[in-house]
Amino acid sequence: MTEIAILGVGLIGGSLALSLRKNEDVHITGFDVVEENLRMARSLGVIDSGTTHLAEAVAQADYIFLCAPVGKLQELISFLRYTPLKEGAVISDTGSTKVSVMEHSHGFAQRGVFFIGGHPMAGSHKSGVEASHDRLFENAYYVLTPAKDTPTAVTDRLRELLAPTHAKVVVMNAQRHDEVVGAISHFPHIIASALVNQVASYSEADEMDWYRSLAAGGFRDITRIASSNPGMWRDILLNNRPVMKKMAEDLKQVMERISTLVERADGPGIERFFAEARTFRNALPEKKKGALQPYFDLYVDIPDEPGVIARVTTLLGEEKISITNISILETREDILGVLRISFRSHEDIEKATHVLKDEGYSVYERE
Ligand SMILES: NC(=O)C1=CN([C@@H]2O[C@H](COP(=O)(O)OP(=O)(O)OC[C@H]3O[C@@H](n4cnc5c(N)ncnc54)[C@H](O)[C@@H]3O)[C@@H](O)[C@H]2O)C=CC1
Ligand SMILES: O=C(O)C(=O)Cc1ccc(O)cc1
Repeated sequence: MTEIAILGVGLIGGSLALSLRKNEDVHITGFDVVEENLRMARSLGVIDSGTTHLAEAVAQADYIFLCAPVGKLQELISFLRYTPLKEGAVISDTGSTKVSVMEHSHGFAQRGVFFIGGHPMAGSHKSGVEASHDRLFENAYYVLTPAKDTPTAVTDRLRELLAPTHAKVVVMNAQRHDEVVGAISHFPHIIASALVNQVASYSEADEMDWYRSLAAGGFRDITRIASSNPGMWRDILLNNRPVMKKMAEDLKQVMERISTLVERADGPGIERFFAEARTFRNALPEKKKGALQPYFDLYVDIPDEPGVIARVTTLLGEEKISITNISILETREDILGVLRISFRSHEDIEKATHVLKDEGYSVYERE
């Protein structure tokens, strides 16, 4: 039996647990600072057992995955440094930045414990275990940054364990990871939010609020990631400061260049600017289909009354709204539970929300 501890059972910890369960003979213990998250994870079948005692969660573990927010990883690593662990245990993390994690990864090898940084390069703007998915990492890159004293054979062992994620596991240096991922993932979040904030300030000053009404495809496409979790992105930026600072300075120069081209009405220069971008963008490798399609889930509080589930499904059926999946999450004391209903499209979610709210149900999309 392979014992796995997942520290931080949210979107990524939950999705990793669901993938790793596909290995033969694994037992997964979840640790989280929020007990409710562990209850939810158990009710969704994500973990086998859950505890809010960290030392207990890791004592027997062969693999320990740190899946907490980036800002909490150093604290967790420090705790593990002085906690009894199984000899031969492998510690890995899923944080979006790697240099600051690897700076704290020393001091394990002398105890026969190995540290390998990790970053599965797939996610969602949603968070929490409810949004976790066993195929989240399919076809995505999964970067490993082994500590200097971690033998290759141990990295290979972790690679094997990760096989059911169907991710493309690659080994990289932490500094290189932060530079590249800073450019293609972290900095774009700054750009998206900066643009939204700029438009929001124009919109506030506009009585008719045409900005909101006319917000079309282009604005929506480039700003999708501005809906991500602000706390998570704060942590990521704080842990990749040199790269973010350099990119912000470099972008200032690009903006200067564009501003000058526009001021001079330099048509060929402007066209060249767009053409250069198009050439690079069009040559990006095709994104392979994984499980990254958006989730169309709706949560409905269901009161403790007989026949309530049938009433909900009948209401939706009468409106010809198709359901692709339905499950009951029993998590709260004051109600029988929460119904999670999956649909094919966001349009169906909107229709269903309307119908169910009209009938007095408490309905929400968990962001
Ligand atoms: N969301 C995404 O798209 C991706 C996130 N990541 C990284 O994975 C990590 C987890 O992110 P998500 O799962 O999205 O976040 P999440 O918010 O869905 O889950 C984080 C979980 O960690 C728990 N937690 C908070 N403090 C903790 C602590 N001190 N010890 C143990 N658990 C603690 C929270 O209660 C929560 O259940 C982060 O480091 C993030 O940078 C990596 C790839 C993609
Ligand atoms: O939705 C998106 O495009 C993302 O940005 C997902 C994501 C978020 C954080 C990561 O560390 C890796 C991937």
